[in-house]
Amino acid sequence: MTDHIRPLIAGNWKMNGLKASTAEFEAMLAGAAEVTGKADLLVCPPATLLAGFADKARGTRAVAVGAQDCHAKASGAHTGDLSAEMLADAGASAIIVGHSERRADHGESDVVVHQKTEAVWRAGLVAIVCVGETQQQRDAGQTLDILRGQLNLSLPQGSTAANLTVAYEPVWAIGTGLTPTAKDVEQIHAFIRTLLIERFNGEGARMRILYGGSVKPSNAAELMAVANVNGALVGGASLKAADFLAIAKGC
Ligand SMILES: O=C(CO)COP(=O)(O)O
Repeated sequence: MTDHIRPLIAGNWKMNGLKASTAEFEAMLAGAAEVTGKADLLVCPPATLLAGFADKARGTRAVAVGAQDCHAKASGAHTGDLSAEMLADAGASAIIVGHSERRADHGESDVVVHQKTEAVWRAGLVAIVCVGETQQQRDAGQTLDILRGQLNLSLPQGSTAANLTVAYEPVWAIGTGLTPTAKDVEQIHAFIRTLLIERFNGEGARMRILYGGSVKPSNAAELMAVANVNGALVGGASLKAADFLAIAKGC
């Protein structure tokens, strides 16, 4: 048996949100008290909004603020990039790394994800490392092999329940309205848990494994009830406070 793991509902706003969206974040802060008995909340807005959101959240402890990516280096001649240290300075407590959109749009390999995870730790933050198979890989029956490879290469030695969260996000379920069945999610999360325990022992038993991909208020309770699902990484439905909070209520 693994210990009870407190769920995390994390919102990934991706490339969405202007200053006007601060009102939505404020609504999340206002409604968070109703759900903090059930889950921790984290919102990862675009970097342009991060410091502003962190200022609003400061002192409330209701919703943590995170980032969606970072550079592996702490500083230097990397035009347009942001380091984990800068994101920490802006108020982030966690950084998503290895999202499939970054892997696809920016050619991020597992080796790069590994380096970025260590960068997140160097800045004292929690890394949320994303893994997941494409439709093509799924159809070819390669899902577990792909996940094993991604996890082996992306997760550094020294991963602990405190510094690392895994997010299983099947690429074909992202933004499509499609989700795996609860049975599939159970099987895959159990597989991930076994790998984490093999490699990180007790820490692996306590690490959060989030599910991501078309999580909505209507399917959250069923998905969150699955064994070894310790929360969600939510895209589209995290942009609206009402939906985001409703998902957390489903924990
Ligand atoms: O990619 C995701 C979160 O990181 C999931 O996105 P959707 O919830 O919009 O499918």
